[in-house]
Amino acid sequence: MGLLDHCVAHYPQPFGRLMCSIWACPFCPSAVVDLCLISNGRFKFSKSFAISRRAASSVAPPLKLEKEALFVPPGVAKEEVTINMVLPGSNIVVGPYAGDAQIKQAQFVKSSSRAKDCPKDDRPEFAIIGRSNVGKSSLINALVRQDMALTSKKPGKTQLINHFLINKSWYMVDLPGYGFAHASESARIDWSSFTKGYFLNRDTLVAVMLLVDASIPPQRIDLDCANWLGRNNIGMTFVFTKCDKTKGGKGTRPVDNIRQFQELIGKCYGEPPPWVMTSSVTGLGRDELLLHMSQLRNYWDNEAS
Ligand SMILES: Nc1nc2c(ncn2[C@@H]2O[C@H](COP(=O)(O)OP(=O)(O)OP(=O)(O)O)[C@@H](O)[C@H]2O)c(=O)[nH]1
Ligand SMILES: [Mg+2]
Repeated sequence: MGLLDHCVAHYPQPFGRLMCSIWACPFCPSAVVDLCLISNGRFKFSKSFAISRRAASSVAPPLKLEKEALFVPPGVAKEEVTINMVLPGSNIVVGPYAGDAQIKQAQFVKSSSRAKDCPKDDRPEFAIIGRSNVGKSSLINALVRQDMALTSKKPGKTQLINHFLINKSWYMVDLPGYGFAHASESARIDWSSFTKGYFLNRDTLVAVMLLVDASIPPQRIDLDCANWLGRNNIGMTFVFTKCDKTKGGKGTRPVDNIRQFQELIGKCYGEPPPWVMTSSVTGLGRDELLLHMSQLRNYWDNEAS
């Protein structure tokens, strides 16, 4: 099965968010339309029906996503995965650990300049990282639905490790961006020493959300960062940002950039890492990412207890 990207459409309704994705198999004459309703971060219902592949292709070109490319979470056997279990606009399968993903409360806790100054409680946390200006702070604001993290058009806005407490039970962590071309040599070295120290010593880190700008072709520095995290056994999810930016010349459409990035990264992993398409402007991928984070968090909680 392959997912025809951009067929993932979002229709906000008073009772939740209706999403439509279109799937097509290269060898089948028909494609499957999958409608699903997400309310308060939970699946309410999902309905599938078939249309002709021609009709589906007229909507969008195929993004090759084989079943082998899916991220299958703990508690799910690959053989039992069905289309309805895959979050739209992602390769993420929803498993039994997915729970209440709604954010009811969010507050800034503290900024730290060193890993050892970070909060010392046992709450699980997710680190949001990526190149300067990729949209880390904007994504956090979109997820919590308030302007909590400072954003800027100028790269290099976030300079410290910022902890945000969510529902009084877990943290989202906004980190300085890497690869800021105009940063001084010493600032760049500082980034690697203090954020690398954070990743290697943070026992409560559930996973890293590695943000990748989908509006530009793959960048070496993102691949290097992913490889470094992989080598250090730090679980990561690729969060493609700015998927609303569809303008641009050949090779700069988000779908092309995402496909190229996956081809480059795919060779490095035995099991495919999870990825999801997002936009902080349209809210694309918001509920999906929160649901995915809930299943990672609940599994982590389960393992830790
Ligand atoms: N079109 C579009 N623009 C975005 C999106 N996310 C962020 N931006 C814009 O990108 C710029 C940078 O966003 P930030 O959230 O400050 O980026 P950051 O990664 O936190 O940057 P640093 O803190 O400097 O590392 C801002 O002008 C945002 O408005 C998105 O999904 N779509
Ligand atoms: Mg920032």
